[in-house]
Amino acid sequence: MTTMTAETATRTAGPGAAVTLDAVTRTYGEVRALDGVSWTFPRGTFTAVMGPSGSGKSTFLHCASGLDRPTSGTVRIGGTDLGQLSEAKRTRLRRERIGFVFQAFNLVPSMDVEQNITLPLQLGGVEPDRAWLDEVVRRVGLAERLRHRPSELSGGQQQRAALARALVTRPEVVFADEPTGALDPRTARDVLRLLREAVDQTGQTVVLVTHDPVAAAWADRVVFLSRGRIVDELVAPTVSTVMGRWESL
Ligand SMILES: Nc1ncnc2c1ncn2[C@@H]1O[C@H](COP(=O)(O)OP(=O)(O)OP(=O)(O)O)[C@@H](O)[C@H]1O
Repeated sequence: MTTMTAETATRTAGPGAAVTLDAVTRTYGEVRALDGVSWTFPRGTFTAVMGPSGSGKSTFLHCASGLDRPTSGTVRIGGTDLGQLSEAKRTRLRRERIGFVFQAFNLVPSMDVEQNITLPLQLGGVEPDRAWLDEVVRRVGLAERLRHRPSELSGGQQQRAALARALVTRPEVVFADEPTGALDPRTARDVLRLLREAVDQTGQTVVLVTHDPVAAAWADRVVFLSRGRIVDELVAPTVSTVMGRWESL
């Protein structure tokens, strides 16, 4: 029998905050890439982050996910203040509690699909839960491809493998930075559907950075960044409402 620690109890609690930013600023020299951003991503929600080029989207995602440290302000994953963690503990938290999907799939060329998908578990010294691995592989439609190398897959298949790798640890939060940017519309839709399922079927939290109103319309809400600040929010977006808001930015 496993004992539920206070931390796992918090992590599996129903409503609440998955990610909280409080007055987060990130400067690069004179440039304020993020300028005092406060935002809460509730658990089990899908949020798209949009904004013009240079508005701070990637900086936002990197600070919110612990890949980068803000110049000032606080970021919490669940109840954990990332600023209080050593580099090693932050790395471990990212590995265990966060999934990442990027436009460049970042698969390891010398490993086959299964090895790539289970890499975060290997790095953490955790045995794969075979039933969950099978479920993730089934969802992304790669059951027939587990022994293939990334170079033997199409772009869409590679992105689905990257998504499976992001989901295999059952992360609380999946951060995705333009994951469909290099995909054709149909394959992009498959990837977005999988992200949507991670929210609807598994209660995970998804934060998606995108330029694409079609991708944003899969989210529960869209937040708009401009010059490092959140300037607008759209709940229950559709392609046309996203485009309308985008044009008025
Ligand atoms: N490592 C860095 N060094 C210096 N300036 C940076 C760095 N990273 C980002 N910036 C600056 O911070 C601002 C926000 O950049 P960021 O990449 O977050 O924007 P973005 O909205 O993701 O842009 P894009 O849509 O073009 O990818 C920009 O002015 C950028 O030049």
